[in-house]
Amino acid sequence: MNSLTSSNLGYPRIGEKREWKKTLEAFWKGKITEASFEKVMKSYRLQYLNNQIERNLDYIPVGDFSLYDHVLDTAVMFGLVPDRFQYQGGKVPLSTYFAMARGTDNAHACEMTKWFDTNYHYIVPELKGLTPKLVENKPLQAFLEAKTELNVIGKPVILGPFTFLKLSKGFDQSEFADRLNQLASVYIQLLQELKEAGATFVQIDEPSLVTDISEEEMSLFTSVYHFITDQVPDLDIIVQTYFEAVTHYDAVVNLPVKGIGLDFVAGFETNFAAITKHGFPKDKILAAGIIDGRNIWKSNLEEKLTFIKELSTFVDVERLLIQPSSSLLHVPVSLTHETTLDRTLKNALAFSHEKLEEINMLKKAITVPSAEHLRAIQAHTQSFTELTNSNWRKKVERNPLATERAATFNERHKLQKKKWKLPLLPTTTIGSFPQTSEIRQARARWRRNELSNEAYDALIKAEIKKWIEIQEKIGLDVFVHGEFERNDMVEFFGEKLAGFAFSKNGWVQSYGSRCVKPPIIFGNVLFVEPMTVNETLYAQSLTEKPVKGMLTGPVTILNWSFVRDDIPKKEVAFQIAEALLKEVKLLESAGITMIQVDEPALREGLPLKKTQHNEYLTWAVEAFRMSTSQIDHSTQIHTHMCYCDFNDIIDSIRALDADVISIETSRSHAELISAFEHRQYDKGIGLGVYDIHSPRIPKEEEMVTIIQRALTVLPPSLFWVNPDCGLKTRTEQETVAALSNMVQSAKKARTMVAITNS
Ligand SMILES: Nc1nc2c(c(=O)[nH]1)N[C@@H](CNc1ccc(C(=O)N[C@@H](CCC(=O)N[C@@H](CCC(=O)N[C@@H](CCC(=O)O)C(=O)O)C(=O)O)C(=O)O)cc1)CN2
Ligand code: MET
Ligand SMILES: [Zn+2]
Repeated sequence: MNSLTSSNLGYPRIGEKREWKKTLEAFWKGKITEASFEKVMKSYRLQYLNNQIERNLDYIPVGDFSLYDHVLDTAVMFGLVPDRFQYQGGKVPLSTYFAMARGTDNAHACEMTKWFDTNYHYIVPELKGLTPKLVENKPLQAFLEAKTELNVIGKPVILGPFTFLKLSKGFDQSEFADRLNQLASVYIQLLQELKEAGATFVQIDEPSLVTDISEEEMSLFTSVYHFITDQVPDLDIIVQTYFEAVTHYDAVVNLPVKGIGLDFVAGFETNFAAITKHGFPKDKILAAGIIDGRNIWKSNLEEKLTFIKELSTFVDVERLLIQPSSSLLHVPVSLTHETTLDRTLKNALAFSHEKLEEINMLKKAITVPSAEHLRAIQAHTQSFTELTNSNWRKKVERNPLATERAATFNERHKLQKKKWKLPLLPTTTIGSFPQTSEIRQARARWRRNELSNEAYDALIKAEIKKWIEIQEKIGLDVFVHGEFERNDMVEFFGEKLAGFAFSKNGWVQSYGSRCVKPPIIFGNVLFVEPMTVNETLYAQSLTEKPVKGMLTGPVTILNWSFVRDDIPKKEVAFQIAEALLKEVKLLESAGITMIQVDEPALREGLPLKKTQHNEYLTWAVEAFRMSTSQIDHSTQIHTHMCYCDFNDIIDSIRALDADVISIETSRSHAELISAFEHRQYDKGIGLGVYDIHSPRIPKEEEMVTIIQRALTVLPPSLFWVNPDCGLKTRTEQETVAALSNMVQSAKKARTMVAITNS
């Protein structure tokens, strides 16, 4: 066999040491000028290309780099800027670009939501009243830059028109076809310009093809691609899918384009069954995603080699591209800086660079099947199986746990009402208060043993005390301790539990400049020691107001970790749930009887295909209930979710049987209200009344309006007033100002409710 081609779909933006993040934040703070910002960002872009060139890839993506988010990039290059940003036409200024992402005093930010089933968030394009026009050809600029500076013919990566429109809002579904055609014309211009500049091969991402799209939508898709390719012949387009198997295999592989990209990791079974059954068109390229772009385990390259050989019975190797299953945006950059991981574990890991090296190894083993290359493949596989065979993964027995509370919600509600005597529309926050750079730096010093346990604890306590006082002053009804001791709501719990490991530098972009370092679940999860009791009790000792205990739920810990893949996810979730129940009981017996168990990632883990929803939701709800059922009737369980598309999972939210749920709504308020219009929610509920992702201070009247609108569909007796999410990313000044306004708005709303009720 010969001439197998290797490719990549997208490279992480944040940089090996999060330099991209740091540069962005420095620019926002006004510490560097726009010119030097652009210059530094360009140097990163080129460095990232070089990192891929070094790893011998045949097709290197260009245009995947972004200054914030690639969906926002797409909207902006088409001039799709909502009116409130007062865009004047032409190339969208950088200030407007960031205003859309982050909001300004005068204009609220665009909505942000989850990118498919990942923890990456994109900016939702708002198309109301707007027509697309190519105001800046970003992929072309990226292509020319790579060509001029590095002499590389890159593979431009473009978010496709269908997926772009699917992810957008601000239009009626009846306009979908017309809007798609409008967009197609702009894509044609974009592609033509690329072709004229010498691009030969273009990747158009259409991940929406793996969601449950109808036959009708699929034929619309096909006709749009006919339209585009008729206008831009001689340009080799790959329609790229990822995150699952395509829904209409036959139609997809017969699209009038040069190649089709399929995910043979997440969508392995279905995609492979389809290719086996229907074959693959003889004249097309198959871009096969065979290295997992979503998890951090090494690949079993012996199996991958066998798989490539199997694929080659359907597609000539000359027309086969091997690549990661998705963009590498979702995994950390490189293992180079991991100097403290256990050797067996480290040997079982592959981050982006190592994944690209795996692709290179496979390519060599296929094109030059020498003994040396095959030995390398064998050694690679062996170092991986050392972990899978290790004692860490011995089976443990779980205890059977109750999944039902002994009293109904109504019974509990009465008891809890009596216990706390909260005012109508009680005010609270979601858990975290500002994580200042001072705290983060102290934590970093403490970790390097430059700061003693005592000094670090004292600092955390001082911060808790300060914020208890602030909460008193603002007049909130239910307090939190502020989560200052936590680096991240998932990593923190991982560090306290058994079965987790931590990279030093395994960062992944979550939104904008914000990154997470997902812990690695390599073995069985077990409770080791109390995790939150000390800080919570300390906070409670300082106030008469109730302090909510604050835990991260089992499904969220699972979904925001890199999870072991030798047992079903459900088993891991149940192990975490059992450990969390121990913590819940410890808090309860210590007298903390309002306990929030956050599940912001419950919705994110929802499978992309409806047929798999039920199975997931059943075990996800069960895991949450395992950790929150074996408790007293009067213990009040809160939960919290953000960026929720609630319509499709509202029954499961109800089934969690939490006494109070707080959810994000402020960037998508109207949609959420309408969700509740049709489906009564009959447990405690707090709808976020302001957007915490934006530095903008919400006005009292705005929040009063939001509360009033919410009260048209939800009963005042069950309604809570809170921000959208935790406040760790905000400054003290922003937080105090916003919460003060929020408390005032709740007071005003209370009097209005009293008037209407009298
Ligand atoms: N896992 C997870 N996913 C989530 C969320 C979340 O909270 N966690 N929230 C939603 C939104 N996503 C978010 C993701 C990240 C952050 C966030 O604040 N990230 C921080 C990093 C948090 C962290 O782990 N910090 C560590 C390490 C911080 C660090 O870099 N320390 C420096 C010094 C820091 C400084 O000078 O400021 C050092 O070690 O040198 C710590 O506090 O210990 C950031 O990017 O800035 C917020 C929201 C959805 N998904
Ligand atoms: C992403 S949900 C965050 C919940 C957490 N309790 C916090 O306030 O930060
Ligand atoms: Zn949240």
